[in-house]
Amino acid sequence: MERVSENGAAPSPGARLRRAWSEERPLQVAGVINAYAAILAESAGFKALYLSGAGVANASFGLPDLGMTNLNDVLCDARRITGVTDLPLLVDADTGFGPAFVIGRTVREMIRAGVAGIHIEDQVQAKRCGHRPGKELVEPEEMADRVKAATSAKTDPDFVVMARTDAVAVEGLDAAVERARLYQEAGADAIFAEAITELEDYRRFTEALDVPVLANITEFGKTPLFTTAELADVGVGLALYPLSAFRAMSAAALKVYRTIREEGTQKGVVEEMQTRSELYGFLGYEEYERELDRLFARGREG
Ligand SMILES: C[C@](O)(C(=O)O)[C@H](CC(=O)O)C(=O)O
Repeated sequence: MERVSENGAAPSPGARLRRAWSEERPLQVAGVINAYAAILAESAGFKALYLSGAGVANASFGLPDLGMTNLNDVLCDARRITGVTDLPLLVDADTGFGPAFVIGRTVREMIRAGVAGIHIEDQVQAKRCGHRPGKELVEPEEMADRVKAATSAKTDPDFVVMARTDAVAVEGLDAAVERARLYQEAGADAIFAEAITELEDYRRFTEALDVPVLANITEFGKTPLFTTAELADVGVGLALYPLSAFRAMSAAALKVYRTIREEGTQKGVVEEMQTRSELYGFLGYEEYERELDRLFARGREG
C-alpha cells in the first residue's frame, strides 16, 4: 500500500517507484544520462528512470566504470534529473561508496536529492563493470552488512534499497541465488541479478525470492536482449536499459563530428538532428517566454 504522509503530502519518490513496479510488469526503467534525456524518456512514456554509474563515469567524467566517481559526483547528476521530472529515479550507488557510515550517508543524501532508490552491489570497492571479467566479491555476510547499513539509514521507509549481486559470473547460479536470499533477509527491497546469460536463470531468482528482481538488459554485455514478454514469463519485476540511449547518442554525435570535420559542413547529417523547434518543445521554451513577457511586460511598456 502506498504511504501518503499524515499531512496529505504527495507520495515520496520511493513510494512512486513501488507503485510503478506494481502497475507495470516488468517495469521498464530507462537509463537517462542527464536531465534532458530524462525529459525525452518521460515523453516516450517510461514510468521510471535510472542513473547509471557507468553513465556518470563515462558521460560526465570521461572515465571508465571502475569505481572512480564518488557520492557527490553521482548526487550532482541525480539532482539535475530529479529537478526536471517527478518520475521515480533509481540510482547506481556502486558499492555504497565506502564502509557502513558512508553507506548510511549515501542513503540519506540520495533521499534528500529526491531519489527513489539505489542499488548497492557485492563487489569489492575496486569494482568493475558487471559484464567484464575479473570481478571480485566481498563475503556474503559483508554484503548483508552493507544492506543493513543502507536500510537502517532510511529516512523514508519507502525508499528502495536494491541489492545487486554480481555472483552469477563469479561463483555460479546457486551461490548467487543463495546470496540474494541473504540480502533479502538483511532487508533488501529488491534484487538486481547482474550478468545473467540464460532466461531461465531469472526464474531461479524470482522463485527463491519474495521481492522484485531486476534484469539488466544492457547491450554488448553477457545478457541477451530479452524482451519484456520473455522477462515477464520468468517473473522478472523490473527491466533495466541503463545505457541504451547514451550508446545511440554517442554513435550519432561521433558521426556528426566526423561529417563536419571531413565534409566541411553538416548538411549531410542535418536531417538526422533534432530540430530547434523539437528541442524547444521538449523544454517548454515558449511557455517560459510567455511567462517572461507576462512578468516583465510592464517594465518593457514603460
Ligand atoms: C548497470 C551498470 O552498472 C551501470 O553502471 O549502468 C553497468 C552497465 C553496463 O556497463 O552496461 C553494468 O552492468 O555493470
